[in-house]
Amino acid sequence: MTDPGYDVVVVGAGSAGCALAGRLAERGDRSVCLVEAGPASRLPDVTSAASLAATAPGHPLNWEYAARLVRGRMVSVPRGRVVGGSSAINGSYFVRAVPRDFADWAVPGWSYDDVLPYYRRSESDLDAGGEVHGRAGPLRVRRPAGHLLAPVTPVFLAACSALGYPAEPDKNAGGPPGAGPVPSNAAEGVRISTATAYLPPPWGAAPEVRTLTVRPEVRALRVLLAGDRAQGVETTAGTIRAGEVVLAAGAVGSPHLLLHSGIGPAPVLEQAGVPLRAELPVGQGWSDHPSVYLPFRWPGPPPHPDAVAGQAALNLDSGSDPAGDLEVLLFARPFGEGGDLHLMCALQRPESHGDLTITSADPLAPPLLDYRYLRTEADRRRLRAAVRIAADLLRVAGLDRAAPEGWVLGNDVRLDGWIRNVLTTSVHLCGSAALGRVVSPDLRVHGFANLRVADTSVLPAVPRRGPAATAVMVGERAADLLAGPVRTST
Ligand SMILES: Cc1cc2nc3c(=O)[nH]c(=O)nc-3n(C[C@H](O)[C@H](O)[C@H](O)COP(=O)(O)OP(=O)(O)OC[C@H]3O[C@@H](n4cnc5c(N)ncnc54)[C@H](O)[C@@H]3O)c2cc1C
Repeated sequence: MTDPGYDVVVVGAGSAGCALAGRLAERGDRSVCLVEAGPASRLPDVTSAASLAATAPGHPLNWEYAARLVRGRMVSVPRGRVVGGSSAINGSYFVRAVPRDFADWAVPGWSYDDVLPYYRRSESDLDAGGEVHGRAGPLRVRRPAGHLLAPVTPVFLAACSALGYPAEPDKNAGGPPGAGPVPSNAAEGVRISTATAYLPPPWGAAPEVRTLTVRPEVRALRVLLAGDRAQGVETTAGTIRAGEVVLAAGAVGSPHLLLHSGIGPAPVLEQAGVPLRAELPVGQGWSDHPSVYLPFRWPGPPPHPDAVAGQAALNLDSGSDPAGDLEVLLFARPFGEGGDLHLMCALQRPESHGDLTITSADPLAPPLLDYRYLRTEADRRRLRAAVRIAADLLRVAGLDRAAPEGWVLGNDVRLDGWIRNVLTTSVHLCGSAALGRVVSPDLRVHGFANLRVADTSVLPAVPRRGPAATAVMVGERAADLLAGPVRTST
């Protein structure tokens, strides 16, 4: 295919990339090419809000990265590899970062008040109104109710209340943490990915636009650079030239592309054999939520087949973070037929940081992810606290915990050992090409006039809540940063 050249090429049709490309293209004044390594898919694994099938290792719609969580514990980490990205395969938990996250990051132009209009612009909240919610955005947001409320959910929320945790009926209101239903980007059992919400047919359900070209199954290999300017991207389907390049390949894909373009730490690039273009801490110092699943038996009826799994959450302060540094998330559906239900216990504001590196100059070789989880006693202490609180909730609810046994739960050393053996990640990696460290507040990579990153890589740290809603906000905000603000009617 001859490359016609575009005003903007966006790499990665994920949570942020679809929002950015869709919003830019709807203005009609510039040509936009959206490049995605994965295919378009309407499999039930993608469209059914209840399905987490595409998160399984080996599923063709996810990238499977080998990752080390702690010394001796390797896991496979999924990420969406499909038009819609991780928003097309994830748990549909759609909760905003809290005001304190933005205050901690202290990036000019990225305060909670600055970004609130973009959260609002992204959504149509079908339950909640008022100043903080959007009513006319492309992503429909709902909380479990009626037949989509799993029978176990009120039991969980009653246990939270019995233990004295405050209710948090609207987790997107920016208030203090507590127990409440989880807003999700799912309506009547259908997962609303960002492809569905922001892209026109045949990719999604947004209005037709002429200025957008979507190229699925085209993988970017590196950014084409000349001095301090990006000229386009090299891909598996040839060179795509553009006046502006935006990487929205996610918090693994974008730093991977930057490293293969020669932008990163000098020792990493030298060791991989990639010529250095600019020394920046790409892939360094990111964070993610370490988590473990506490299994329990549910003797009651199963949820409706359309109900989302992640129905309700308790967000709470471990003792040093009033904005809530722990989360206990109810999974109201077993991972396999007839299996246990789970409480996911997660540390939402970890001190430990990870590294993403490359060891070869081959851009098709996967990066290495070293999470370095639970390096500090404060992190270990808080994750133990989350597990014990979850166990208490089960006790109060009269539900049988399947693991760990009491003699493990009651002893710090044994509980640390149990946690280490079952440790997993929430797959919320953020901060691998962070605002301040790698990109400026307008998302430009330091030293490059027309190369930007717009996805969860840029968040300075993983927010205290899951990042899916924040990824979409970044895409919305990036569109205004590239093209200037538009008047909205949310
Ligand atoms: C299994 C799973 C479950 C999750 N559940 C939740 C949840 O319920 N709630 C929540 O808040 N968060 C959840 N998350 C995290 C959240 O979904 C992600 O953090 C967020 O969607 C990331 O958005 P993004 O735009 O940064 O990247 P993505 O949405 O991952 O998009 C990146 C896109 O770039 C493409 N890409 C990558 N490299 C290239 C390349 N070289 N060339 C072309 N295309 C490329 C990818 O295929 C992908 O489509 C989950 C994540 C996963 C993987």
